[in-house]
Amino acid sequence: MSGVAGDATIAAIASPVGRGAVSLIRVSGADAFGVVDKVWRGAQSVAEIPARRATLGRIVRADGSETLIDQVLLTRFDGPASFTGENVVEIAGHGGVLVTQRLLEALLEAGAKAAGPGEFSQRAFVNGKLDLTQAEAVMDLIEAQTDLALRAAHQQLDGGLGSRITAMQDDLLGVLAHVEAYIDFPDEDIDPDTRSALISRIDRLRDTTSGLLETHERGRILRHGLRLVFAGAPNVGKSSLLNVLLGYDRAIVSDVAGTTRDTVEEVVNLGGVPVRLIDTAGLRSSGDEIEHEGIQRTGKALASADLVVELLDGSVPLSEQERVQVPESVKHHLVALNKSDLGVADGWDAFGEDAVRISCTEVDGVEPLIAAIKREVTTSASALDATPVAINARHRDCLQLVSSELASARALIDLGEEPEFVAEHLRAALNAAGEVVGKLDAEDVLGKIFSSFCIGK
Ligand SMILES: Nc1nc2c(c(=O)[nH]1)N(C=O)[C@@H](CNc1ccc(C(=O)N[C@@H](CCC(=O)O)C(=O)O)cc1)CN2
Ligand SMILES: Nc1nc2c(ncn2[C@@H]2O[C@H](COP(=O)(O)OP(=O)(O)OP(=O)(O)O)[C@@H](O)[C@H]2O)c(=O)[nH]1
Ligand SMILES: [Mg+2]
Repeated sequence: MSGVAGDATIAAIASPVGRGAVSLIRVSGADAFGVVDKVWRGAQSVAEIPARRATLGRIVRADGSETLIDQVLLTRFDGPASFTGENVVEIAGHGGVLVTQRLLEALLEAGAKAAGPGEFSQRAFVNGKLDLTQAEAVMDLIEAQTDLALRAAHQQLDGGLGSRITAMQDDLLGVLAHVEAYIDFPDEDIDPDTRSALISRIDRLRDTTSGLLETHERGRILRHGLRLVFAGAPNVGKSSLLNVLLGYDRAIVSDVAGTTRDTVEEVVNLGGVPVRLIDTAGLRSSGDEIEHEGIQRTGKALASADLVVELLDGSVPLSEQERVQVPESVKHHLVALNKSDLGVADGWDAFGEDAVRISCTEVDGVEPLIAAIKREVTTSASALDATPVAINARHRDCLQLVSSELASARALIDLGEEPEFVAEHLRAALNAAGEVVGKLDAEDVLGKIFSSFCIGK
């Protein structure tokens, strides 16, 4: 995929195949109108139709046979005023799997090239219609599983992150220009006033950077879900609890201890926060090879958990139960005592209000447990209103580099080092900030990002 403006005209099915009443095919490229004209039969040619007006006509094969494929609505967008910035034609067909496939084939026969994954968005990016954070937001939007995640994606698509980075680049450029001015006059040292002014400008930039970095945790949770792990001894009811929270029988439940082997994951929406519920194999020492592997996986799930719900069987005395070793990295830990329908055995009073009593079979006490989970969850993912930004892992990597380069630049100014050395770090910081929005020439980086998109995007 080269993705350079003015390249071949590309075509792809933009709607899910076979599931809609209407399917959408997009064609983009300098010769999009000419290519589509070969298969379009209407009162006017594509170039004569008023731009952006859906027009009824027919699509036929391009092999000269005039074989009818579908009656369609066609819309023309004149570059640069289009999604990709190129000439674009959209064809809305009847939505069947075969019809849609034949429409695309006719366009390929007419000279279009099948678009690769993300190629439309990549062209929009190359033509300056979207910066990289906005292109990524398109994907976040498609994959969003809750309204809160959707809102974060829309904010990023609206340039919420891009505009902050651009402002940061402007500031950085100002500081760099200032420092570079000294390079041209080697006899002049940076005077103390200028030095302290530069330092405070750099410090402000570092504050902005760390403010953005702090939004990564929220971004990770909104994109991938907060990781909630159910852990406990075999048979305490972890899989039962998963099923109760999901509202359907996702995991196998049985009175055989050691039923769950592999971890089972499903995402639910808790107060707008996507929560990935992870059911695990019950913890005990086991000679069974497969169960042992399952328990290893439980360990891994615990290590990457945001919240652990430790499940215990409240109908069995506390002294007879193994507690879960919750790793220190886990920020939130709740205890739930299951099987309350069987009564409460000795020793559990010690937990008092710290443990929620539930019954999975009677579906009792589940609401208070959900409320307790929600309280933990919102502290992890809230504050989207205060800073409407939620950066992803790629942004975080770039910004960490910005941060460390700024720290180096500041340290060198403090030491009274030559401006050349200071400028070098500022330039590195500027490049790293540029990478966030896609001001980079490394084609491979772009290819990697856009190829994770779906075809037709
Ligand atoms: N039919 C259709 N629906 C769609 C899309 C599409 O490509 N086609 N989109 C694809 O993701 C999204 C909408 N995104 C779009 C963004 C910009 C332009 C566009 O034509 N921009 C021009 C003109 C702007 C204007 O009229 O205000 C431009 O930016 O110059 C079109 C779609 C969602 N719905
Ligand atoms: N009486 C009673 N039985 C329950 C309750 N919750 C689960 N059980 C029963 O306890 C047994 C074990 O339940 P599971 O959900 O499979 O337990 P688990 O913790 O997933 O067990 P492993 O996968 O083996 O680690 C099943 O027979 C369930 O029906 C409850 O609230 N009350
Ligand atoms: Mg289980």
